[in-house]
Amino acid sequence: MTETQPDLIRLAGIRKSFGAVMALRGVDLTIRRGECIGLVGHNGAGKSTLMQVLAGTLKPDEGTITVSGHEPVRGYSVSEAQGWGVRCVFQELSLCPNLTVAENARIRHPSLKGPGWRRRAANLIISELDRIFPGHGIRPGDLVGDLTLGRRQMVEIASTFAVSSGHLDLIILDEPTSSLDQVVARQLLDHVRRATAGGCSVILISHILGEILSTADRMVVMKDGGVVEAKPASAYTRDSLVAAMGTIAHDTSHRAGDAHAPAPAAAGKAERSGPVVVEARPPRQRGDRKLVARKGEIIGLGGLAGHGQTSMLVLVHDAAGRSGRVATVTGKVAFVAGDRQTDGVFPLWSIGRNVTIRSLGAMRRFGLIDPRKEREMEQRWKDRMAIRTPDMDNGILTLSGGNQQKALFARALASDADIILMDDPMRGVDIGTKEEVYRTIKEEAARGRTFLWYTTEFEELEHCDHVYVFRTGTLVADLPRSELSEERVLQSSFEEDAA
Ligand SMILES: Nc1ncnc2c1ncn2[C@@H]1O[C@H](COP(=O)(O)OP(=O)(O)OP(=O)(O)O)[C@@H](O)[C@H]1O
Repeated sequence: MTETQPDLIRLAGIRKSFGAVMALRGVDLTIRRGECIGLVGHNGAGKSTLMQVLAGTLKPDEGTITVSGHEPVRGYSVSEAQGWGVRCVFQELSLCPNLTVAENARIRHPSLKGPGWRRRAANLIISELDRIFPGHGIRPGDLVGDLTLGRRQMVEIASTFAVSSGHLDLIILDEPTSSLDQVVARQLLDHVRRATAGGCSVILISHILGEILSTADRMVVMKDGGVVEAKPASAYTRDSLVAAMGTIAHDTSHRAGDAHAPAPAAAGKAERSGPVVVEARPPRQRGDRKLVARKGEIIGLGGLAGHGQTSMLVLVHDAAGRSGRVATVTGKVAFVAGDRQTDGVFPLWSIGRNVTIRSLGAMRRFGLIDPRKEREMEQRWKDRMAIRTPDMDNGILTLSGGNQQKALFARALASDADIILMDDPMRGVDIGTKEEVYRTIKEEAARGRTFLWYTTEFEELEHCDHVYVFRTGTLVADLPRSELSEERVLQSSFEEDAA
């Protein structure tokens, strides 16, 4: 950081409302050159909205944006922002699935035109991928729609960091590690440090507080549409950061049972007992190892991202209620998608209907859906999951990313499913709500529901009774909770047959 240079960007008095919701209520934020800002706050605090203003994709109702000490910029737009060297990777990926990796790079970098653009686009994206994610295994001719969510995110990130013309002064990363496994996430965070050392500024948004504290120079804490604290990262511990974020209002009046009571979880249970409800063997598995889940168990699916965990969940989903050669599943299943854009939300429907859709059968009266029951269910799950909206009749896309994810969770838990399949579903959910959801999962397991939970966060595996580690589409380790450690999972992820 050079003291004599003016601040890179200064936002002052930024306000933005969406109808009755005041998303930003007069935000001031200064971004210095070469610093990494960690931006944190609960779901719906206003982080993404503020970043959209900074990226020029959203026009504030009030406030000024000043770049490099010049006069406040009039009509700050996407092209203005890009001209000032501001780029961002948003939560919702923007790549075209029906185009290749190189073709997508070309769209992001319009200066790559004329003869030979395909080769130059391929070189640009692959060399950037090599720089940030060594060993990534992505080829320029790969169709983006065929890539795992994690790899798509890697392409998006590399494409944003790549410079084909102009200059790069600020990168905004809105939950960039959410679908990356630990190893790849580490590569990205290391790259962020290299970029800031080279003078580029970075704003990093993450709900994974450990990674943000270890990477950022300065933390900016948002709550209810305003910045409530901004201090050097070294001034915080994880706990003091959680305290600074404050609590979100949870209306407990509709809650079934006391979610704050210690969960009667099966954690620490050594012996596995109870009827088997899922038995499944990955198609490529050699030997006789198979995934077994019993009634009331929370089963973790670990390992590096994209190593067959989602396929296993799909296999179990498709085998529901049947017994077959590869899987036997006893009971009804519900799926909580991690890729909410393609598998999760019904974008044209209200928040309420997105929650109740799987339970409409139970709300039928004389062949019609009883609106009173539907309202009741919507309200109960709005409160239980702390879905932040003034009205469940609003469209699902009016919710912040984390709140959309909570709605998907509510849909599965509200249903009559005996077995809940979770495809890395906590991505983008804030720490307060995560704790709430973990408690709900444990309560529901104690009532006899079974959970199959794929997660890329090791900390989440610690909530499981038993963990299966996946590698190249097969089960390579089978760990009871008492034998679970991060080292063990990582070791198994890299070795052919570790347990
Ligand atoms: N297009 C929109 N229409 C209506 N309300 C919106 C819209 N976009 C955002 N909001 C509301 O603005 C508030 C701030 O949302 P924002 O997405 O900025 O939160 P966030 O801090 O990024 O949350 P998350 O951690 O869940 O991503 C929320 O109450 C959200 O519901």
